[in-house]
Amino acid sequence: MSRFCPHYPPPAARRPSLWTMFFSKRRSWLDSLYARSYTMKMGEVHLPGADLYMVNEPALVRRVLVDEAAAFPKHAMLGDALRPLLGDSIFTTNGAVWQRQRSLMNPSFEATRVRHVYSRMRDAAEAMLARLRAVPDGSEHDLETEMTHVAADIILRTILSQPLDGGDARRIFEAFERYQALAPRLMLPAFFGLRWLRPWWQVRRSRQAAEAIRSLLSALIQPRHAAFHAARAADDGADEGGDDILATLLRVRDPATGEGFRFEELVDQVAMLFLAGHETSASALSWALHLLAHAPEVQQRLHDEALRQLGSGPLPDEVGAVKGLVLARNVFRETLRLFPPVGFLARESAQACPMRDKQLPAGASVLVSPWLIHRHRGLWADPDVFDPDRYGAEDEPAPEAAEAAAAEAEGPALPSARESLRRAYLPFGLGPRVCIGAAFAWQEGALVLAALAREFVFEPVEGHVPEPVGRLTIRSDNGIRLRIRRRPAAAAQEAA
Ligand code: HEM
Repeated sequence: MSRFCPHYPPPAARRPSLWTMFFSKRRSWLDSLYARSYTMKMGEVHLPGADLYMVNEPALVRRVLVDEAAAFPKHAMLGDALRPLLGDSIFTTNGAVWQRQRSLMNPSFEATRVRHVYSRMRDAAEAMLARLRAVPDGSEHDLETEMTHVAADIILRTILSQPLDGGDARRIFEAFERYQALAPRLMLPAFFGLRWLRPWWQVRRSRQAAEAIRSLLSALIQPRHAAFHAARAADDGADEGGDDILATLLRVRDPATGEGFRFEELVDQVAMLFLAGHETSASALSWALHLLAHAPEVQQRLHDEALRQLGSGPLPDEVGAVKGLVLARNVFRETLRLFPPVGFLARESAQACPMRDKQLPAGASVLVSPWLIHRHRGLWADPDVFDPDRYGAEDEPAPEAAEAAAAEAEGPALPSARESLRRAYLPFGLGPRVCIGAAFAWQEGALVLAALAREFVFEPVEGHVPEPVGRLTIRSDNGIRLRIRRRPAAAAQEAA
């Protein structure tokens, strides 16, 4: 069992002043958390133009995200910050517009479709293995860049049937890196009702980065869109063909109006799927490798499982092999707990309403933070420890380690891991706005981690401690550098 506690910004003893939060903590919202953030049920911050409430208690979280979701729509600030990149995509819209988009997109993400795209994920995973086999054995390597590459490759192959070649990859990564770095600086003033404080040159740089990403994607979508409509106009029974996600988005029709997505809408949705689908997975996979590097015993067991399930040759053609990757899924699950890529979910109250002993005004910001809830001292046992075994095998009873630990400490009884998982685990959100790509991400996470552990060993680099920063997703400020070694069996096999 691993006892590794990964580093994260140590919470201040007391809440930082608003001045400190606003002017010196803008690099990352993680820096403005303080000790009580990890124990409170609900917190609040008030400014002349803004009221912010942070909700940690599971019953309140359910109320905001599930039971009264319509009364707590997505925060306007999200649309504001992401519109240059994502247009009016499903991630940021509300009400009837969102409902139409969600029902048009659901068919592309049904479980059968996700299994159907497995072979594309496998091809991208094979390409990743080939890149890493070329890295000198025992050398240091930036795995965050590699995980971003493989996640972007997977999503482009599944949406557009396009592998990510080096040139496009670099241009998209660079543009997104610029966008990502500016996002918290531009979001924070919007949150506090101070949009006018956003420096114009940063707003311009962010727009330029967004335009660069959108124009690369538009160039890939345009010929497919034209071919699809030409085939329909000719009415010759020919289909545009293809079985990727773009093909399903081109075909889908609103049952009420018979209308599909317009070209601009398609670009919005594809940009959103590209970003929501690769940035989150890249973050999770990178942190998973960091955690595994510090838990060699878990890494060894993952290697054994991967060999058993995937064999020692090329990655299997059939998705069935991924189902047996129980430990790989638990490692991914535990990584998503410790480093949830989407660290907070932002909503606003549509009307005034009571919550606990507070009266929320209409338009108040209501934040639910998977980061805080997953590390909450009252909701999880050993919240900062990386322990993928806490969940047990999926078909076994859950281990009761959490209760035992609590009894030993003679503190208040903490819930079992299974109970915490049910009440206080939301890396993919909850309710009607729950992540549409969750099944996709589980399949991808288990496959990529198992493929890596089968063939390589990852070890920490002395003196390098990844520094988590909260931007659009939770990333490392200084990359995730690891020493990478070939497993002797893998090296021998290649030599033969
Ligand atoms: C580890 C990987 C992922 C994580 C942790 C993650 C997390 C999330 C979270 C927390 C939300 C809800 C945000 C909110 O309620 O404010 C969300 C929404 C969404 N995600 Fe993911 N996601 C992941 C992968 C993906 C993938 C692979 C795709 C697509 C291929 C995707 C597409 C979406 C979309 C379209 C939404 C918006 C759904 C809606 O509002 O109706 N995500 N994701």
